[in-house]
Amino acid sequence: MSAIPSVDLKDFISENPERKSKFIKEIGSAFEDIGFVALSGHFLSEELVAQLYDEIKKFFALRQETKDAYEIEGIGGQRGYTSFGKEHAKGRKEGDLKEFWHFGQYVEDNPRLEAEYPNNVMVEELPNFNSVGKETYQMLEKTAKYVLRALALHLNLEETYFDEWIKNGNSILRPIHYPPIKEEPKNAVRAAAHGDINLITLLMGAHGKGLQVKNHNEEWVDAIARPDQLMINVGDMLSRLTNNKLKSTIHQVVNPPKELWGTSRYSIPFFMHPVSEMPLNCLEDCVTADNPKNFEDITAGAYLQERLIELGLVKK
Ligand SMILES: O=C(O)CCC(=O)C(=O)O
Ligand SMILES: [Fe+2]
Repeated sequence: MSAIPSVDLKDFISENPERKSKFIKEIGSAFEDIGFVALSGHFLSEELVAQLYDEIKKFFALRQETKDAYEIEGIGGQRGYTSFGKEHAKGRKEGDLKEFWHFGQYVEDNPRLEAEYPNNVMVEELPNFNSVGKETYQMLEKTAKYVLRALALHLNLEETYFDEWIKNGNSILRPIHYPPIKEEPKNAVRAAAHGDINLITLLMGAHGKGLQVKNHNEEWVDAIARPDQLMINVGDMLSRLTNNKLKSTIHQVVNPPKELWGTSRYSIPFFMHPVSEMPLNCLEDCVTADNPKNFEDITAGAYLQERLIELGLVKK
């Protein structure tokens, strides 16, 4: 049996109260325990996933000079291309063995947020790259909205508690390429152990093994989803908001065995962020005598800024 529980979003979306509460219970206990679930019944089609993988493989195969032209100074890698080795996990010197792309929010009806967020970067060499990225972004955002509704109910909040904070939120879709490994990496890994910054992360099936999750016994367990499932995990923002009731679990991407060094790995996480004004102050219900308040009050925007500095993406 897999260490990661499976849930079906169709249960939640069904108008059947038993199925709905079954889903809430299953995802709630998974997030209080291992912090990860494999989710089927979401809004992302296998065709769209295949198209996006196709586009990003073509993008990362472009000449380095071409890709470098899409690395924009001064925006902390929040849109467009980030080159190999630039990001490192919190507390590490060695850069991760990866390059990646960021698609950001497509703001609607909100000039203030349009001005706050950097523009998406258009790849000119690949005519379908941007539209496929946008569609995937929006399908994952829709999926995440329902997952957060279930979590709101699990936390005894209004079902739509998160809706106002995630509308036009600062989410990021991040296609990642882990290139073939050419020489013995000195201490560096594809993605060093870390917790995600955001509310929840939705990860579509990777092309290549390697993702591992740390369980309660400090053992690394493989996290592999079926092709029709998204792996979903709690990020640090949600764990802060819930005073650690929901667990942001440490995970990593290990280097492959030597016989597979010649192969690339690709993965595409979607990091669901709220708007920067959302307070991440611990919810009252989550602060108890047994679990006193663990975190200072902070907004999502201020917290994100702190974390981007720790990752080496933003200079102090
Ligand atoms: O590549 C993966 O499978 C996961 C990457 C990841 O954990 C991250 O980018 O935060
Ligand atoms: Fe992660």
